[in-house]
Amino acid sequence: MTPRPKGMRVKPLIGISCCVKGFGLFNTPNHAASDHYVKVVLGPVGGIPILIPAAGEASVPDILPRLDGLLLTGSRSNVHPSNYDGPAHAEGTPEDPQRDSTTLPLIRAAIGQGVPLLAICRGMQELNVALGGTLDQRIQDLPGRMDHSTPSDQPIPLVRTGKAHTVRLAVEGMLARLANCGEVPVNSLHNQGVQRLAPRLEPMGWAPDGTVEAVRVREARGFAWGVQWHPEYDWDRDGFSRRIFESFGEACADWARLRHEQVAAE
Ligand SMILES: N[C@@H](CCC(=O)NCCCC(=O)O)C(=O)O
Repeated sequence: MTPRPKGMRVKPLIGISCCVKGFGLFNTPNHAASDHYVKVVLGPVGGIPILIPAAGEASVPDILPRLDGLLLTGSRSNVHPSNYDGPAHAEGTPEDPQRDSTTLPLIRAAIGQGVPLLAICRGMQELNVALGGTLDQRIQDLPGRMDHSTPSDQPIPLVRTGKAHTVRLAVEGMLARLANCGEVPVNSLHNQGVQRLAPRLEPMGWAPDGTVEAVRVREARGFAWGVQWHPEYDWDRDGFSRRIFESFGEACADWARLRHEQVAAE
């Protein structure tokens, strides 16, 4: 492979985690990720999107070395409590064990190898569980806590882009630097949230009720952040959302360059 000239940006290949969802007349299981994630990779991340099927742990060693970044998506489904020794979910709570069996080992491997990752909503919950944390299953039922769930009285586009509460950002943290202030308004579409934070995670932001809203992996070899809200819904009009994806994209492009240089040297 010919080495690229120094300073040239290599377009990173970004893996997007899929859910397993039933489609069509026969509810056939399909591997799916929302178009918002594809668009955000093509847009502010500046990468090439590629969907990662929920094909289980055995697929991880084949897939990860080919990626320059990992985008862990949000989903209506929830991490199965057996992954964090939690109580069974309330009846009717959506689950996706095939996704869990892919994303949890994928996250651990990505962090181990230094592949940049950005984890959104369910993705951030997976990041916490993958590293040994636990989840609250219905924050809205806990005393003194807010309702973080999707408002049912508003049209969908509005709940996705509307701001539901503020997040206080860690002083002089990386998110505060991106926001250029200490507090940002965010959307909110989740029931679950961090209960016990994984030992390697450092909080970077909190909702007014103390819910951890943003994290980074301590001493990570590369970019490894999670946010509990959804910047993918408003990056085209919200500078802070866009800068989160641009920062992730820069880290992925650096990783891609490194990978290409290594291959060229072999
Ligand atoms: N199911 C989990 C995670 C929440 C999440 O990722 N929501 C994405 C919703 C996407 C949308 O409806 O637009 C929880 O409830 O905490």
